[in-house]
Amino acid sequence: MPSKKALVRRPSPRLAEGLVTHIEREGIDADLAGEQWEAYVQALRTHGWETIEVDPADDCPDSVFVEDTVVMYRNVALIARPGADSRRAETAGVEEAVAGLGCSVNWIWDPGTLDGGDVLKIGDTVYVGRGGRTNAAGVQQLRAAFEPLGARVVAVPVSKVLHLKSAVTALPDGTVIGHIPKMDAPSLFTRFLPVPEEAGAHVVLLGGDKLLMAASAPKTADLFSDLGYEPVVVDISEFEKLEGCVTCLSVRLRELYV
Ligand SMILES: NC(=O)NCCC[C@H](N)C(=O)O
Repeated sequence: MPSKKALVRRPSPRLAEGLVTHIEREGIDADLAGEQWEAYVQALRTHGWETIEVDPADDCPDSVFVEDTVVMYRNVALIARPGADSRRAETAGVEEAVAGLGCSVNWIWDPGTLDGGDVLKIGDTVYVGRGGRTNAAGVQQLRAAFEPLGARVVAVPVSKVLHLKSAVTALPDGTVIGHIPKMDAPSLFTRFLPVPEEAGAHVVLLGGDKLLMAASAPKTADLFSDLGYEPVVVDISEFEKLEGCVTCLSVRLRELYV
């Protein structure tokens, strides 16, 4: 049976100091962020996911965005090397967590940089965003790590948003969804559905027809309902102020046979 385990990481008390790159900084309500994080974790659990808390990294303001620190392919955990210096210390705790779960561990090395938010897997196709956080050496190292395991790695230019998955994710049938104004190269994706809101481009596949989505994308939620999906909506406003989205708050370990 494929596993339904997901890594999550509690927000740091320094969350408000998290990085912002493409948007204006806004104040963060730390209590509300804590409540939103708990509700997000609860939504995963309600839909059958066993959540595993990585040890908190209180000194790392962006550590709640755990997706950026590791990329899973089959049972291999590729430890990222974040493109932002202030995020480098986040990976140690994640490495410990995935090793403890029995994953094979591999690493992105200097001079490579890669953020997990730049990696979108659809079956054995692994799209990787080459943008502000992931460099060419990071893309090469991702290829070297995963192509021998059967992946086909497709590099995608990203300049308008923080990460590839800030602009595109995919539905359960593999249809890529994206908000065209935020995409550099929509034609790279063979089966593509445009969505009307930026946050509508972000879904976490909970299983079956269920899609975890942000409350900030109501028109897209309606579009997906109309296509026979079941949106599960969470409010993540405090994380969106730091350019976070529903994908970046967890790492699903779908192919870990344990
Ligand atoms: N995968 C993601 O979308 N991660 C969001 C990271 C936001 C964080 N403030 C950062 O700039 O790194």
